[in-house]
Amino acid sequence: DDGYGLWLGPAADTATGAEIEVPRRSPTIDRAAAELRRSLPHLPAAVMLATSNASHLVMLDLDTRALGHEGYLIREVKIGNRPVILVTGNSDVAVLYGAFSLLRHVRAGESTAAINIASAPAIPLRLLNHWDNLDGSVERGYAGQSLWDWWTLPDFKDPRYDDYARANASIGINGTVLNNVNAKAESLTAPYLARAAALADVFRPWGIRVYLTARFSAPIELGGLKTADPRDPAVAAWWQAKADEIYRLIPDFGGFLVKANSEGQPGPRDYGASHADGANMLAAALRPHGGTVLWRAFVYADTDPTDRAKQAYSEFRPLDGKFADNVIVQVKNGPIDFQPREPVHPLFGAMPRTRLAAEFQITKEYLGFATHLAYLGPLFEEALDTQTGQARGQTVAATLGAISGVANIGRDRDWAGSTFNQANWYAFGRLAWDPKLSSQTIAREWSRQTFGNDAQVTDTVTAMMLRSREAVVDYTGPFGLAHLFGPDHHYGPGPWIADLKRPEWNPVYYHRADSDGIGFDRTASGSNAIGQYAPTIAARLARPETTPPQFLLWFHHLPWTYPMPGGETLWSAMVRRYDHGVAEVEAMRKQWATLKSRVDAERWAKTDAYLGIQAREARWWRDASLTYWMSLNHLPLPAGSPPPAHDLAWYKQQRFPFAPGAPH
Ligand SMILES: CO[C@H]1[C@H](O)[C@@H](O)[C@H](O)O[C@@H]1C(=O)O
Repeated sequence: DDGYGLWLGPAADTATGAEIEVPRRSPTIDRAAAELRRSLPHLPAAVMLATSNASHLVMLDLDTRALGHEGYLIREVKIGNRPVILVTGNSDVAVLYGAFSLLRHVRAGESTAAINIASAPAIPLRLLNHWDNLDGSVERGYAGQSLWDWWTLPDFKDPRYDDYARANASIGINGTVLNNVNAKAESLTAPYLARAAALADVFRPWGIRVYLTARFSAPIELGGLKTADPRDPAVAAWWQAKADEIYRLIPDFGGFLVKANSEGQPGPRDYGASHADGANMLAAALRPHGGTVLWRAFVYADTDPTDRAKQAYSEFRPLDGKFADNVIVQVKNGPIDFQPREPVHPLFGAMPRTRLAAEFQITKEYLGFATHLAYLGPLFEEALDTQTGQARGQTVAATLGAISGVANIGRDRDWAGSTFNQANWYAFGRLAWDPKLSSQTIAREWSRQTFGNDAQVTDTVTAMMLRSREAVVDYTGPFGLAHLFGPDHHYGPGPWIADLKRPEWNPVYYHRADSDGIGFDRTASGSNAIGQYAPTIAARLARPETTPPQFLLWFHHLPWTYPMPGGETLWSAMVRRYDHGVAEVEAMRKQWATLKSRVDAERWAKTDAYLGIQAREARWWRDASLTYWMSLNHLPLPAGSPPPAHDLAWYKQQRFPFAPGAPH
């Protein structure tokens, strides 16, 4: 095999300017070359893009085994007498990833002299999950309508699909689930499969595979069967035929993502079968074609009425070892639901005989939608770096066979609802490729590529980004408080809400505050959720003094007067954090103001306006929360803390700004 390759000459050097082709080309290598030509019109030197088996490379005697299928190598070599920047890897998509890496390197102003970069992804499947509905709406999406125009597909392939794939390939995303986990069976009918196939054709040269969600009851809804029981041979046969049909249209189809027996979705438990029975039946249908089932562990059923945080573990941990090897159990990063901060899910590291995926939200359902600036790099990094305690030195990242990010992408001109939200898409991809990267490095890298290399801009933008997520934690719920959001919208505060049907829909379920104290006792004297963590971790969480302060009230119910390290009471420390959250947003506004002449007017103005909204709403969060806590504890605000602008009754009347009749 001669491999694939292409030689690009530096534009400045006419003698070498011509492109020399190695014997075979591929659509992927052509795209890699086009990216370099487009973004680096003045190539720093001659560049050769070639797979490692190209005959031109044989004499270089490179050892590329450690690169695997997708890893790349960028190195200055001599070919003949000529210095060449070689971008290579063991597949054409690896070369594409290498080309994007070279681009990042050059665009950041780094030298290519003696360049030598080797990199391979740590996690094999790096996926976006779109919660896009077939009617064009996006569940928890804040960037406009779905990017997929089901109306004009498959005839019209909007150029944005190609740009979407370019953006994803540039950060190493290699799969995308097109539709919502709250699935409609219709997405598996022939007209939708043809549309999915059209998207797959666009994405394929970029190394991106298409996945679909599968509604578990589809054999009934589409196939006219009486049951969807996974143990029924007719059901299995229906899925096998469906899989065969899909693979005829999409030969590299990635597989199914399934939300089963969760929030009203059908599943195997409807028939007394287990999650493993359901997942394995689908896996058998995909196996002959090489597909994968991603089976979500986001369940909060009746398995453990004492604590929602325990339910997924209670249900899935006993199934370890029972899943087929082409099943991946997809676990949200924390045990509840994408809060601004959660401890990691206890399933990580606890299912050693099962392949696991971590699911993060890139869209900011609980962090201010598109408006609030919250850079999620630190949130992703914190979870990925957490020690599971299950094996020596094992981090969450080390347990993963896949990683999924719930996309924040829509048809808005800026793709993600704001410029800074793009950084979350970017950071997700970069960390999925290399979980050891720091969120700070990624923030700087993103800033330089987004706003250019002006050092003042880079420093200021990075500083803003790095304080932003913690600010949201502080004004929505410090010290491990969680889920205090108005339950219908998840945008503004509603910690007082107590009248919804299911207990765990009510914010009061999560904070458990009364006149004496606040927090959820998850120790042995309470729900004992800490018992789901490895013994060394559980031992630390058993006592408030050894619990990391950011998780204090997640695991403990404490008196308002509980003495915090440093001597102040819990109450006064809480108020200080709320005030700090508000102050941090004001600080971001001031920082952004200094960049007015250094950032283009359009992006500057939108960000400035959004920071203004965020500042107002951070105060709303703080004041609404504090008036409510004070209605329970009857404590005064510590000296120096500004009094809330309104009384509790006023905050209770506020509606989400866009709700009908909202007094905004
Ligand atoms: C897709 O449904 C979502 C739901 O909108 C969301 O509020 C909750 O966070 O999680 C669900 C899930 O992850 O399945």
